[in-house]
Amino acid sequence: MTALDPRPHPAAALWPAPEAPGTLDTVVEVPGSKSLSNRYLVLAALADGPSRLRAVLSSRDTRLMGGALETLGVTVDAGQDWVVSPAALRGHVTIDCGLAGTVMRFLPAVAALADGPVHFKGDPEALVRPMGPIIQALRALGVRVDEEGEPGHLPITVHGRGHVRGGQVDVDASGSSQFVSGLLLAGARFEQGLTIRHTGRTLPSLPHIEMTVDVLRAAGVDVDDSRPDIWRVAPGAIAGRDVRVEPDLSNAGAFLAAALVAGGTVRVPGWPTTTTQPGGLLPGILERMGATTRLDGDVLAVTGTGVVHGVDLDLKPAGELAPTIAALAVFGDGPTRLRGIAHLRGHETDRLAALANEITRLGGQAEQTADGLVITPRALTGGVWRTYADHRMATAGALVGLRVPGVEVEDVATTGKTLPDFVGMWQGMLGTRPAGTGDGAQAS
Ligand SMILES: O=C(O)C1=C[C@@H](OP(=O)(O)O)[C@@H](O)[C@H](O)C1
Ligand SMILES: C=C(OP(=O)(O)O)C(=O)O
Repeated sequence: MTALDPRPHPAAALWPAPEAPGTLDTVVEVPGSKSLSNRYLVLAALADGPSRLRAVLSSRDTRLMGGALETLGVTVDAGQDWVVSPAALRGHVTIDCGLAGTVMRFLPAVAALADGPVHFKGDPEALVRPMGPIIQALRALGVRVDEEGEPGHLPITVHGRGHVRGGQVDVDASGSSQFVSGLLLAGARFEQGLTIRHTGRTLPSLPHIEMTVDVLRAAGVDVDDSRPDIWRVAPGAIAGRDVRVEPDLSNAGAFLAAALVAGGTVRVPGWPTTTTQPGGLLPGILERMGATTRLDGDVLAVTGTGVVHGVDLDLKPAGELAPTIAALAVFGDGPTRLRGIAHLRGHETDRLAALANEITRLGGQAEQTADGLVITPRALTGGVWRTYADHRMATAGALVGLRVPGVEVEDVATTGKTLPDFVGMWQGMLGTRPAGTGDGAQAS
């Protein structure tokens, strides 16, 4: 595959977030799901034959995953479709995780199957994201893992020995569901399979674990998830597949939310009738916040009037929607309380602090709680919206800028983590895409 996208430039480039020119009436095509793309890629690499992945998201996170798998010896031909040919996994290599949670949490268990040490590094912001539970779980399974920085964080080296015995392991996944998903994805290739028991008090992002179970079963793996907080993957082959990736519903969120901020209708085609993506919860959430929604065939239409209702929401199953919902909440007709998302402190940045900071800096009111945020609407003024290398902070800033004149989003290129053409898509939605910039328009 081609070289990895460079890391978004952290320079002080400011993108003047466009104000909504009027009510919206538009269709937005959203590229493939990050979470599904990276799960399919991992399973394709561990499969017993080649896979063809259609409509894969091409973004920094998925190219990091594809690049990492190639480093391990797998062939990833990233064209219109991504064709993946598995191979024996090789060690004595380094994997760059960037800031991708799916790469840093999904690949250590895969690396344990390689024939030598696999070093994992990442962006500076990645070095504070929690890794302890996956390191401890691998050690409990007999895999040597060296921690080379702060304990419980990248960089690490996983000493692959070509095989893992498997069996049973406890993991505290209260900090991230990705600890469970990362062990499950490789578990079928362990000699005894794997039984994972979550020991923490709370478990975020359960739909993402259900997504992992779902893609494993679709690849022929026997998974038992009949007991709460326990998952059993039987040992066995993973089938190479020909699959189409659903659009990324969480990425669709900012565009759909724009209908509530600006008024009018935003339509997203390709909306699945059933899905394990947490973005599947968006229609219900947006309705509570004042939208009407309608699924016409596979086109989700969200219509807003410009009135946004404050809500009390437990976002534990869908924490990655929080920045979008928080940006909407600043325009509410009453306070919004977001609960169940303490683990967002370990996302791309401490998202609770970042959201509270930026809303407050524009004159709004937002306070952190033990497990979330309370946002009390106030009149906002323009200014710089900082993004902390976080793609969803950038899209949240764009939403705020739809109604607040003079919002400038710092480092909007950080959206390349999951949505490289965010600026072009946003301008397209508003009907303000400059002539000649077509698809692929990027902020400078
Ligand atoms: O497995 C996945 O693809 C993801 C799981 C979630 O992680 P957390 O459980 O850490 O929130 C989610 O927020 C992230 O964007 C993607
Ligand atoms: C938390 C997120 O990403 P990651 O996969 O890096 O954890 C996200 O995209 O909101």
